[in-house]
Amino acid sequence: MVSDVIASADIKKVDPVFGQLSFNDHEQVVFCQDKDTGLKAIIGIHNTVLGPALGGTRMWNYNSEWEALNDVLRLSRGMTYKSAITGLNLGGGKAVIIGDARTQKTPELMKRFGEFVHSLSGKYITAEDVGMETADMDTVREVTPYVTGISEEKGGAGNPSPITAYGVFMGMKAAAKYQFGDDSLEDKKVLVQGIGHVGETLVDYLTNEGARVFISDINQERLSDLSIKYKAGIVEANEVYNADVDIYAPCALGATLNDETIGQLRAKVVAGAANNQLADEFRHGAMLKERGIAYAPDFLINAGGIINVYAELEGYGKHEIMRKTEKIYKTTLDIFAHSELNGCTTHESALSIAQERIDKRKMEAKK
Ligand SMILES: NC(=O)c1ccc[n+]([C@@H]2O[C@H](COP(=O)([O-])OP(=O)(O)OC[C@H]3O[C@@H](n4cnc5c(N)ncnc54)[C@H](O)[C@@H]3O)[C@@H](O)[C@H]2O)c1
Repeated sequence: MVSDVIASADIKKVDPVFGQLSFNDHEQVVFCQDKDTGLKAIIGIHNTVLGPALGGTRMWNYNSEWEALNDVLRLSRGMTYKSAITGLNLGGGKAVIIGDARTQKTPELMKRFGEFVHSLSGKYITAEDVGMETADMDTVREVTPYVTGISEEKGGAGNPSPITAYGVFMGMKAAAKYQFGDDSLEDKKVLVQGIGHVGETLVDYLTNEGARVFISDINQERLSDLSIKYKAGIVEANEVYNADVDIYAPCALGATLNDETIGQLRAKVVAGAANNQLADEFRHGAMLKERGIAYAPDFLINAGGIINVYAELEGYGKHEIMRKTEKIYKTTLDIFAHSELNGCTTHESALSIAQERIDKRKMEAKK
């Protein structure tokens, strides 16, 4: 769960306030506490050059405050690049609430959190992440307008996962086009690791396309149900990385591409929804490139969810959401071309194009 912009062991070596802010150029970090509700939250605002910092709130039982801080810094930075590469006028932010979402989350706590969000006057806009439901965002909406991911009944865009899956499907097709010369996934062997909200819809797209789908999950009941529903093969957890497949789609946890796994991979394409798939974004990106594996950057192809919530701010509908998400196909192809031209990894290409967009906007603002 927690890694990698600063390894958690190293984060303590950096000074606690401005050291943390400057490590990855964060603009602001807000610590929020309310004794009555038990709220302990950190809001990380990484960059607001392109627009307000939008990113979800994660509630997690962190082992330590350092771990929570590391997570919020890493995630908020990721949001800056995700929105920038997707062409959205949004900055990057994220929030974490320290605690167990199953036992410690109450409407009072969520409202108090919403009040802290409100105090930032729109500089940070929240949404759902791990440990949060649409209903929690509806509760936050009672005290602040600076929230997205609210229910359709309350005027929101609803569940983002199917849109995220569509974007991943588009990114995967583009990666297949680059690697195999054809974007059809018919008869391609695709392994989806994690068949949750995003993973299942992805399996559905793949099945309709005629791919040979394999699935893996720690939830055995779901695994067996979906295997029957989609006629998908099951791959045991310890066989995921050396499975004989063409495409590996990580849709569960981060950091599955690491020193141990990359050498085992037989897949020639990696394209999935999970955030922060590369345990070390530079070293492991390079390892994939050296092995000739086409990697579709996670923060680019899983942007469907943010496109969906952005619709709530901009007031556009489903048709435009799908159109914007479909563009992930072309952007992914552009990233492969850029990476080849510049001799860098696809992850570095996506980062540098996102950074260029931010720098350009900053220059324009100064004129
Ligand atoms: N939901 C979105 O719109 C969205 C947007 C962007 C990124 N993501 C990322 O995509 C991933 C999936 O999101 P989701 O909403 O489908 O989550 P989810 O919780 O609905 O599904 C995750 C699935 O992974 C399984 N899983 C957990 N640990 C596993 C392991 N070690 N091996 C195999 N399977 C395991 C779980 O049992 C579950 O079925 C997450 O990393 C999330 O951060 C999601």
